[in-house]
Order: sequence, then structure tokens, then C-alpha cells
Amino acid sequence: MLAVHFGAGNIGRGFIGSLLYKAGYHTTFVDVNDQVIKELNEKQQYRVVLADENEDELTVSNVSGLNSTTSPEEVIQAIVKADIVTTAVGPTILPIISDLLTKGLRERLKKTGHPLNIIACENMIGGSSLLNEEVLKQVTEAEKEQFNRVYGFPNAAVDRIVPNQTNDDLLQVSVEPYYEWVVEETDVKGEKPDIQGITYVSDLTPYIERKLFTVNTGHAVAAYIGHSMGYKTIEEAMSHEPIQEITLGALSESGEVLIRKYGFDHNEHLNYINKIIHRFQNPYISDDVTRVGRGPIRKLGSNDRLIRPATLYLKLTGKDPVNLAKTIAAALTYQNKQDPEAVELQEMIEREGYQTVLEKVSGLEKNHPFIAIVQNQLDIN
Ligand SMILES: NC(=O)C1=CN([C@@H]2O[C@H](COP(=O)(O)OP(=O)(O)OC[C@H]3O[C@@H](n4cnc5c(N)ncnc54)[C@H](O)[C@@H]3O)[C@@H](O)[C@H]2O)C=CC1
Ligand SMILES: O=P(O)(O)OC[C@H]1O[C@](O)(CO)[C@@H](O)[C@@H]1O
Repeated sequence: MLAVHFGAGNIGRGFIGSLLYKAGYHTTFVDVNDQVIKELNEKQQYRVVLADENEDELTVSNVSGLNSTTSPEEVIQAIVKADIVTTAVGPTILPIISDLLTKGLRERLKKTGHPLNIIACENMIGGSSLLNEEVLKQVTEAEKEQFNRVYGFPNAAVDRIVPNQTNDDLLQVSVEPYYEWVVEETDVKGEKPDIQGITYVSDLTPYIERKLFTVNTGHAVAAYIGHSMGYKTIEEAMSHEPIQEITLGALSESGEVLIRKYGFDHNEHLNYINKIIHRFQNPYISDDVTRVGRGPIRKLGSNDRLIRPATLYLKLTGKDPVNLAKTIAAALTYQNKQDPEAVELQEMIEREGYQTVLEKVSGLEKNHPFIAIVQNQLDIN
């Protein structure tokens, strides 16, 4: 069985690649990082090390690589033969890879017409749907009907913390032991890919929102508040009691929203929150606040981990989401010259001020009451 996976980075190699290998696939990684592609082809295997006291290892073999910039034709042919396509490139890259993916899917229609599922494994709501939309923008009306009939783009939620890392062995990747991969089965075309580790569900929304508004919300709190207090890593930030309190406070706010929306059991959700806080404190992982806080404009988006739970909390409870507002204020002041979105955000704020920029990036209307709540936090600091 053949898998084509776009993005041979942390999640690509450390999570999706390892489950594809265990399920018996040969995985062709597609990336723009030539060094990684060369090593994948040279070594044809890499090591995944679990970040805990035992440091258990898995050697992932049966892998190869293609550079999408220099070998687009090979990528197209790989898509023609694939049994599954997955991605872990980052939400902003999905429109970029859609071009080559469309070419591959078009060629496949000509050659075999076999069904295929394309699963975007990104931290966002509706990642596969977005990729599907980008693909459909590039096809004719007649092709659209054929694409919709044979190509499935089931949405997915993926959860495993894989920090940025530099190892002597370029391909080696250290990952936390925990993982979760949930896929919405309703959009699968043909047979459901038989991959141990995938949980199929009929409605992904509660799962993706619970994950995004707990793991990613809590992580964002630790990253932005931690950075504002001078901490370098998530573990350092999380050892500071006031940050723990704000994190727990923000997760109580997002938790209240999740419990009200989806009827989760209060105590079970509290256990879920505590487990996640424990994962942030894993002493075997060193995760920079700049990785977790990367892309602040995206993270301040209307459907993302901060604005959505905060505005829903305000709407559903009538109370101020103080801890989420503190975090959003810290995200608005987040400076990192290495992060293009952080640089752009600060330039926008310099020109237009916090209020206008918050409206722009979050999509909130001008007089939305939440804007004043964030302004209040900015004034306090
Ligand atoms: N690292 C983590 O803990 C988790 C990350 N995610 C999500 O997984 C996705 C990937 O994240 P990471 O693996 O951490 O990032 P990463 O930066 O380690 O990997 C992304 C890979 O995509 C490649 N890439 C960039 N442009 C490309 C293009 N045009 N074509 C093909 N490949 C391209 C990069 O060279 C890189 O190897 C993101 O959406 C992230 O939110 C989800 C859960 C956990
Ligand atoms: O990958 P993003 O969306 O930039 O955000 C970083 C987040 O992703 C993760 O890497 C995995 O969910 C978390 O560790 C962190 O909350």
C-alpha cells in the first residue's frame, strides 16, 4: 500500500509517518526541504523516539522522499498510485500544495479513476475541506462532478506534541507518547483506510473543538503569557504558578463553552484538562514558546483557539472571559523577529493601534463587547 504525505516535518515524520508505517504503507514524503528529502532517500528509514523516561524507539522504514519543487512530475505519478494522501504542512501552506495535488488527482482520473481519500492533519477546523475547496477552484465544472464522486476529503483532528528539535541525525524525531487522530468517516470515499490509531467518528466537530480549545488554547496561554514574562520554554512557563492559574482559568472558560455546547461531563472534562496540563509539563520535552506561539495572526483568527472560545464564553455565560482576554492581549503584544506574522502584526499595530488590528485579525465587528474586555487587559499591562 502506498501513502503520499505532504510535509516531512515534526508531525509528518513523528506522528502520521509512524502510524502509516505501522499500518503497512510505503510512505512517499513530499516536501520542499531538499536536505530532508535527500536523507529520506539515502537512509530509507528514520527513528521516532518517545519523550518519556524509557525513551522507547520505533524505526520507521519503507519511506522515500520527493522534492515538490524539483520533481513535480514524480509527485503527480505518486498521487496516481496512492492508496491515501495525507498532509501536515501548516494551514497557510494548504492552498500552495493544492496546485500539485489537483494535477495528481486529474491524472489519476485519466489513468485509474479509483477513489482516494486526502486527509489534512493540521491544527485547524475544516483543514481537509479547505484543501478540497482549493482543489475545486482549479477544475472545470465537468471535472468537479468527477472529483466529488471519487475523491474524499475527510476532516481530521490530530493531537501529539512534537517540538522543534535539532538532533545529530536530521531525520530523528522525538515525540510525546500520547497521540490522537480522529477522522470524520462521513466524507470517506471507498473503503475506510485501515490504520491503527485512527478513530473514525460521524461528526468531528465536538472532537476538533475539544482538542483545539483545550490543547491548543492552553498551549497558546502558556506561550503568549510565558513569553510576555520572559520564559523561553513551555515547561519553564508552566512551572510558574501565576501562569498555571491563567492557563487553568482560560481552560475553565473554554471548558464551560465545550460543556454547554456538547454536553461533556463536567468531571470528565476536568480530567481531560488536567491530563493536558500534565502533558505541557513533560520534563522530557523542551518546547520553545516561540514554536507554540508561531503565527499570531492565524492564532487570533475568528475560528481559532482564542477568539472563538472567548466570544462564545461571553455569549453563553454573559461573563467576561478574563483569562482568554489576558492571553489575547499578550498575543497582541507578542514580538519575535524570526516570526513573519509576529513582525507583520506589530507593524500593523504601530500603524493602526490595537483596537483596529484586533477587529481586523479576529473578524469581530467594530463594537463587539469583547474588544473592550481585551483593551482593558492591555491597559492593565
Ligand atoms: N508539532 C506539533 O506538535 C503538531 C503540529 N500539528 C500541525 O501539523 C502541521 C505541521 O506542523 P509541524 O509538523 O509541527 O511543522 P513542521 O514545520 O515541522 O513541518 C512542516 C513541513 O512542511 C514542509 N513544507 C512547507 N511548505 C511545503 C510545500 N509547499 N510542500 C510540501 N511541504 C512543505 C516544511 O518544509 C516542513 O518540513 C501544522 O498544521 C500544525 O499545526 C498538529 C498537531 C501537533
Ligand atoms: O501548530 P500550530 O497551530 O502553530 O500551534 C502550535 C500548537 O500545535 C501543537 O504543536 C500541536 O497541537 C501544540 O503543541 C501547539 O498548541
